[in-house]
Amino acid sequence: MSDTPSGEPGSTTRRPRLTVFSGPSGVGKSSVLAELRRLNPDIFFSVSVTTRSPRPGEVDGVHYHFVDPAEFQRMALAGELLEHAEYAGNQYGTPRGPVEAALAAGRPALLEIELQGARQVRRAMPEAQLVMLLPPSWEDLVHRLSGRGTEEPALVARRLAVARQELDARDEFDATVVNTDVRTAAAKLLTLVVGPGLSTNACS
Ligand SMILES: Nc1nc2c(ncn2[C@@H]2O[C@H](COP(=O)(O)OP(=O)(O)O)[C@@H](O)[C@H]2O)c(=O)[nH]1
Ligand SMILES: Nc1ncnc2c1ncn2[C@@H]1O[C@H](COP(=O)(O)OP(=O)(O)O)[C@@H](O)[C@H]1O
Repeated sequence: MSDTPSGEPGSTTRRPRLTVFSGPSGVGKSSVLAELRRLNPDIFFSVSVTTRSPRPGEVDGVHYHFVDPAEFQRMALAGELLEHAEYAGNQYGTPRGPVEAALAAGRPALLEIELQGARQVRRAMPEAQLVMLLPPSWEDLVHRLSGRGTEEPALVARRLAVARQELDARDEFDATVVNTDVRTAAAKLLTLVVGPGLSTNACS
């Protein structure tokens, strides 16, 4: 049996790869993805819908599609979301159509989503690869999240509580990348997104 990333025995054509990129709030996902975008503009980056309020500098349709809870619920019920989850009091979801169109057009696609969503994608699309971004240490994570200054202290605490659960689930992921340095982490992620098939925890 040939070793095919698509998981289809005997298949010779490589299907474009869907990568789920997760990690605790403040670990540096946005920073690493900005660098990845610079390294490879061909990758399709999904833009999620969320009921969270925009942060200063966030642009509707670029960082997120910002919607109200009624519109979010409509999209979920209509089957327009590939996955969706609640995180720290807000709803987040991946619009299905653009991801399917990118994969059909042969582009590797990347979803930056949290753990519950990652699990939903794994169930719906077992061929997807799951990558988790890790902090060098717990102290680094606390420092980065607090230092970003985008959340009130109570919300930082809430995100750190969720972060513990997310880090505890790292073994569910196909690979982990430690974000000590943004450029190094982005280069490792690039090989996972566009490179050959991987084995378990290849980039720890
Ligand atoms: N399930 C799911 N999670 C998402 C989606 N979009 C973003 N997230 C996750 O929601 C969490 C909160 O995102 P955000 O409010 O932007 O905060 P940040 O990650 O701290 O910058 C992060 O873990 C994101 O990865 C989505 O479409 N679906
Ligand atoms: N490798 C790194 N070293 C030091 N600080 C970092 C690193 N990566 C990201 N940061 C900083 O940590 C904070 C959180 O990063 P961000 O990309 O917003 O995380 P996330 O998207 O995972 O919530 C930001 O202030 C960012 O500048």
